[in-house]
Amino acid sequence: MDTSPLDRVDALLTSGQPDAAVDIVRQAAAAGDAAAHFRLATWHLIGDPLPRNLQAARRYLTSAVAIGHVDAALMEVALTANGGGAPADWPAALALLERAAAGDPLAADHLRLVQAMKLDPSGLPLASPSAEVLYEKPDVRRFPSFLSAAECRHIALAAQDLLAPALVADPRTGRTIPNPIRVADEAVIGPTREDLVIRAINRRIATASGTDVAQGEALTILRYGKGQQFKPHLDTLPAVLNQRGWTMLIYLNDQYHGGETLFPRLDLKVKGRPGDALLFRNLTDDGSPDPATIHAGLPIEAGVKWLCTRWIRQEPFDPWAGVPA
Ligand SMILES: O=C(O)CCC(=O)C(=O)O
Ligand SMILES: [Fe+2]
Repeated sequence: MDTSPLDRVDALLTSGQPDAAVDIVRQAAAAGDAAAHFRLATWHLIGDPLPRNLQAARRYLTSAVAIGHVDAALMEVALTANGGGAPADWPAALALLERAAAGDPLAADHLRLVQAMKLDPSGLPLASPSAEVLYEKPDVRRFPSFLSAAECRHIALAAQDLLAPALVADPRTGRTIPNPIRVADEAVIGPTREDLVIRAINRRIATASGTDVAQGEALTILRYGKGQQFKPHLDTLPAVLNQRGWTMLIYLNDQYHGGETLFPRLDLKVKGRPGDALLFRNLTDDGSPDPATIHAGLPIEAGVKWLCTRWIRQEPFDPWAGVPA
């Protein structure tokens, strides 16, 4: 059987021999193996078994792309747009996507979706999305048709291979257990997967909420099956310096019964149409968590509900340094 030297790498890593694994991949990279260049890039992004080094990761992505690695091309586009390892550069990212689209149908799909958006040359929306006020204080606004049907589909597809049951650390044992409040599958679109479509949508969310895109946590997709729900909660976090000031929810489909977003203290129940977004302020004027914003995603009675959430902090933060405490 034809085996590549890279096949041994995972075995070496799991058996605690990272140096040997790195040697093999470095040799393969020197011999011009695109997958080896991509592997070195991802190791420098993850910070294991090589140190976190975004600049080095970018160099390996560029060389992997030059020798024809398709996934490296999309990751290079993402980091070029969101500023991983170099200042964010939308025009450069778009040019890279155009080049990738010539040989990769997935990149061509991304390009078509971005071209259908009304953006200025720096990738910002030309117009601020329009909203209707659902509640004055706390501020709750609905943005009808915030996303197109194709954009909703794109987000669901981007989440597909990442969806897994929402988990939480058990405060008593420290062990990971199913999240007792958020009973759903979830997927987090981190900076390496923030393709240009999702980047542009994250910037649209920033424009709509009057925030900087760097204040937003990674876009999180939630998929609720029958009986699943997000029990009543506040989106603020206990004892953090950089609090979640705003939440943007975007409804991605309507193939379900039940599942409305309920704000019991406001007597407000929202059943979003696909593409509608809901923005609400989590803090009172003095900056403390607003108990009136307690809300729930009600249990699904039939079908499957898809939604995405962006929790927006008060201040920008570095996504590579982890979610701020
Ligand atoms: O599913 C919903 O309607 C609510 C989601 C939610 O509360 C959240 O993502 O923070
Ligand atoms: Fe919430």
